[in-house]
Amino acid sequence: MNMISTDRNAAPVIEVREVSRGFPDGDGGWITAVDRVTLGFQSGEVTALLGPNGAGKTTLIDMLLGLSAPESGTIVVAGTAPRTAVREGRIGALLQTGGLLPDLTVKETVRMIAALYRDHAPVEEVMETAGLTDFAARRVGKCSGGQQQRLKFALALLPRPAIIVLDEPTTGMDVTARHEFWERMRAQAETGTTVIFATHYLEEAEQFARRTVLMHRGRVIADGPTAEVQRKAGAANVTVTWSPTEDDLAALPRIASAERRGGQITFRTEDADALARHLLTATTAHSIAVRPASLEEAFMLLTDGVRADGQDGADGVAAPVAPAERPATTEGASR
Ligand SMILES: Nc1ncnc2c1ncn2[C@@H]1O[C@H](COP(=O)(O)OP(=O)(O)OP(=O)(O)O)[C@@H](O)[C@H]1O
Repeated sequence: MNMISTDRNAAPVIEVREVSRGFPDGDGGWITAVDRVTLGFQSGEVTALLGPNGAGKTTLIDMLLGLSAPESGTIVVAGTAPRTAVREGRIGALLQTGGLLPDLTVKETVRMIAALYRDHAPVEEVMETAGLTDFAARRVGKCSGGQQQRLKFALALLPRPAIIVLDEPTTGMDVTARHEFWERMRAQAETGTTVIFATHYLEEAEQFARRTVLMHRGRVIADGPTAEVQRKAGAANVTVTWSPTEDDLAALPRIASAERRGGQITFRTEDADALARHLLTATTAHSIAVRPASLEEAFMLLTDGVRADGQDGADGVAAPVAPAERPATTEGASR
């Protein structure tokens, strides 16, 4: 993937410092939706905000856009308050909710919103970039969910924002539309636009974002290069052709689980190198294949590392859980 490189030493284009925000739970209690989150986003960086339902992604995004204010902590966007940055067109958004007028055509909608900006990108250009040209004359109410998302994307591009924030942008799109959407977004990122997107789709983070911020119960539990978030979960799958005895298995280093299928056996391990070395030098195992854990597997391991009280005890970065502590199943990792 050919992404713009970012300078980690430059001042972040968005700075989130110790931000918290809660809501009444309707039962006399209080839900802390975002809990002391500190994050910086560099110019030109593409970041996935990944987390299950209720993790706090939308609440955080709403605050980045000045739609709601932190209860405590500060947010600076492009050197100014979020609301000012939005007003000045420095940050554009594609939100989960937000009304489009069903009786206007696609092109009328883009023209109407363009008229609200003193300076905006040419209407034809954003329609082309967002892929609206084929259905420009269609009424918004007759557009599919994916087409409406593309329209919202076009509207977000109008002020030529340096930062684009997308809250689950591919909801309602089929696989083809999703793929096409990300191709367009990737092209946009390659022009140097900072992109922050919330997603439940682990493969979207894996394929598109160089950086992944993993949220769970309002907190950031992992943050780093997407590949590193996977590595933090410390898991890889090692498959070999082998018929081990019980003694062979007992001698293996650092195995989390083993699954036999035909003449092959697949191990889940936190140290693929050590296991591979042992298998190839000290056993008769052969035809080895090592596959890193998918982000989904990493996600499950990392979110399981947070205790029920939300504390992970490691400065916001959950340590991988020891194999014996891992529950057999998890929920809420994906839809
Ligand atoms: N306006 C609100 N009033 C009351 N509770 C709210 C409100 N907005 C969010 N919450 C609660 O805050 C928590 C975080 O919600 P949020 O929508 O930010 O999570 P999310 O990660 O975006 O989830 P999803 O992926 O389902 O959109 C949830 O428990 C949610 O019920």
